Amino acid sequence: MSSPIIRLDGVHKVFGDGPGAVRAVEDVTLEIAQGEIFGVIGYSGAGKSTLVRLVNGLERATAGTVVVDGRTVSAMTEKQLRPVRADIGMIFQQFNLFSAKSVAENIAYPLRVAGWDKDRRRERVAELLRFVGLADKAAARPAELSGGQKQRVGIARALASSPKILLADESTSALDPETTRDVLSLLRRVNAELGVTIVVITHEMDVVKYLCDRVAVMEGGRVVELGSVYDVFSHPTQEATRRFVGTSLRDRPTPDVLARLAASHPGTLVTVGVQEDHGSSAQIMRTLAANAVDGAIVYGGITEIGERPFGSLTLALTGEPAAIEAALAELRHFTTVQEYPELEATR
Ligand SMILES: Nc1ncnc2c1ncn2[C@@H]1O[C@H](COP(=O)(O)OP(=O)(O)OP(=O)(O)O)[C@@H](O)[C@H]1O
Repeated sequence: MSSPIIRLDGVHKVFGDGPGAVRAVEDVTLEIAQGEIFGVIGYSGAGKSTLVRLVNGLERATAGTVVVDGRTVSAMTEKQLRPVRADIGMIFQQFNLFSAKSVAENIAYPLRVAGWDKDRRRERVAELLRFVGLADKAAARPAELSGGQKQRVGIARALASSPKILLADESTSALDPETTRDVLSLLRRVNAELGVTIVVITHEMDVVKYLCDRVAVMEGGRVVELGSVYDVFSHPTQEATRRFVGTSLRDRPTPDVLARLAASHPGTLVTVGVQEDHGSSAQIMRTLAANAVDGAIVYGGITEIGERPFGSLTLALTGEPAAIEAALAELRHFTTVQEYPELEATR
């Protein structure tokens, strides 16, 4: 990993005190590399927003240190924080645009505050409008724009003073799936073409899957899982992570679907993991054939995470019981196998 641009060390944030105190962030230690797209995922109240607000100094850590680009923000005064904040752009779920100002004026606003003269502002705004694909909307008011266009304006405004870091707090949660894709691909360009480090807060695993290099899963203020997106998808160690992964992949049958499959297919139902290095679908099928077991694919899905295949296949296995046992034992050597004894009991 290249040198970290954000480093949190033993960070706690407690709101209030006494019995009513809320431990919003508890003992978080993590590093985010320069140029990385880092996801923070968790359910509502997990502490994601607070964690990110600690990075730009909008919240002060109760304990621990927060270092951004070599500067210890957790120990800074408001005045000292100002230049640090200029290096950090932020976008929001509700866009937070000025409704009475034009698109161009919205984007120019931070530059005006920073004291840029009119000509430089105009030039920079034109450049940003081109970058986000809204060159023809400079004079429009936010109310005349779609949700996706509003978020593009939000991104242009956040990038106005060329920050090194962009914090995106549920930036696509108010958008439909197609518009979400557009905004996420714009964020990818912001990262790839401008080299901006991006921290994405979300409750949607699809956003993490599409956009992020690494992800932290938060629960009850703690980071309960941290790793590359592929590793977290393929080997979730926490129940919360498994639920997030399940909502994104939708490759595993629900109990209802399983019951229907069991009623309409002969054989033993199993769900077998498909991954790049172990458990390719070809390897799974070869193993079944070598044991004289027939495997009909009855459910499943394989997707790409970071350009690597991942998912599962649910198979209805038919053959001699001993042969099925042997095939499953062999499959277990290289991939995950989920059996459904509860279904067998009802047959
Ligand atoms: N200013 C505050 N004062 C008191 N409690 C707060 C404050 N800000 C956040 N909290 C509490 O801290 C906890 C974490 O909140 P936070 O907003 O960081 O979670 P989140 O994961 O971002 O959730 P959401 O997705 O709903 O925004 C919650 O219990 C919340 O009520």
